[in-house]
Amino acid sequence: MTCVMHKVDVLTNFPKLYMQEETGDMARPVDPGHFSTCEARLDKHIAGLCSVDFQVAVVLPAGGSGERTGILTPKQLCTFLNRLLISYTIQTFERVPWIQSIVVVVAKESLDLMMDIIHRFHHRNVLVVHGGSTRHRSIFNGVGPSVVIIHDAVRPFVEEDFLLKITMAAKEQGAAGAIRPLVSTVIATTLEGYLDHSLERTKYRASEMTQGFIYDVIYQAYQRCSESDFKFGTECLHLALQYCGTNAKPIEGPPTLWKVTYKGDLAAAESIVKGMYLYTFLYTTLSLYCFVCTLSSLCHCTVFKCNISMIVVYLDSKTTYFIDLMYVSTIFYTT
Ligand SMILES: Nc1ccn([C@@H]2O[C@H](COP(=O)(O)OP(=O)(O)OP(=O)(O)O)[C@@H](O)[C@H]2O)c(=O)n1
Ligand SMILES: O=C(CO)[C@H](O)[C@H](O)COP(=O)(O)O
Repeated sequence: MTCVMHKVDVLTNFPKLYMQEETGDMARPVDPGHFSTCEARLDKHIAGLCSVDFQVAVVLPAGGSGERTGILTPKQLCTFLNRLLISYTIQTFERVPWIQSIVVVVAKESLDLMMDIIHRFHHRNVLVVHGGSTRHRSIFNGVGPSVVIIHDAVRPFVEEDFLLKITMAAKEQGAAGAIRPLVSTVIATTLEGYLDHSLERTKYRASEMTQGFIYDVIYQAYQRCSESDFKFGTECLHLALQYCGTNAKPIEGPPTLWKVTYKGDLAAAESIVKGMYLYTFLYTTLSLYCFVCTLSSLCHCTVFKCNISMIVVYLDSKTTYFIDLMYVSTIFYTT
């Protein structure tokens, strides 16, 4: 059974609510795969499973309205290749075997849609919680007792080895977060709107997501912080420092951590998804082509034709096989 719950449930009943209906192996819609190779993923899975011997939950704040995109649909609910952005992000975390649960925080009006997405894309171990008026309030609604990973729902391309680094550092240090070099210099202006001063760029870093926390740290930080923090704050690591004295460990992350913020980012995310799909499609086509070649040389009677979407195999004058490559590569992705 999929659970929809409210904040009080999260904080009191969190562990026992981690149950969800096991879904069958029905064909999923197109899934573009992921960045890492299969071999690399196996190693990472094993490394992760060996080192993470504690409960880990990820909170995906997805309760925003995406004003900066200038479009009506919240960005996390935009669709690429028949799948919503939030579903790509959930899928990324679903594939990490040492993460026990995924808490998706959504606006009240999107609760039904989110439940529908979970059923439609057969997501597992997902809890849906309603969000708050600000990002901090949404995150607070989602945290529960375990090591808590926080990751914006609109950053779909994070990799497992990086999540592992953040998780281990959070467990050891109390808090950890992704950083990236600044791409532009940060300046401050005077009240009149003129340059006041600029920061020395090499001394500063952009704080990104993923971030990780020991539950007590993030929970206490939110318990103690002010209304103003909830309303205007943008940095969880800052709350951990100010209210719990926890010095977070910053960890440099890859550029793929970037956040979908503006309309152009939606187009960029879409082209990355399509690129990954194309890569797997070509890989599948080539593998099948080699397979059919080998088969045809072994069984002398087989003749075949091949184009970009289909391989045609004539076994004899009466029997013809058509292999739809699009369909086969979709199956490859989803298993
Ligand atoms: N009340 C809110 C506001 C934001 N978020 C989530 O926090 C993440 C990062 O925030 P941001 O990029 O600022 O998203 P929006 O608030 O939706 O965008 P905008 O600021 O342009 O309105 C997003 O996944 C967003 O859905 C949330 O869960 N609850
Ligand atoms: O990278 C982050 C640092 O915690 C957050 O994702 C970022 O602050 C989100 O903020 P905003 O809602 O202003 O885009």
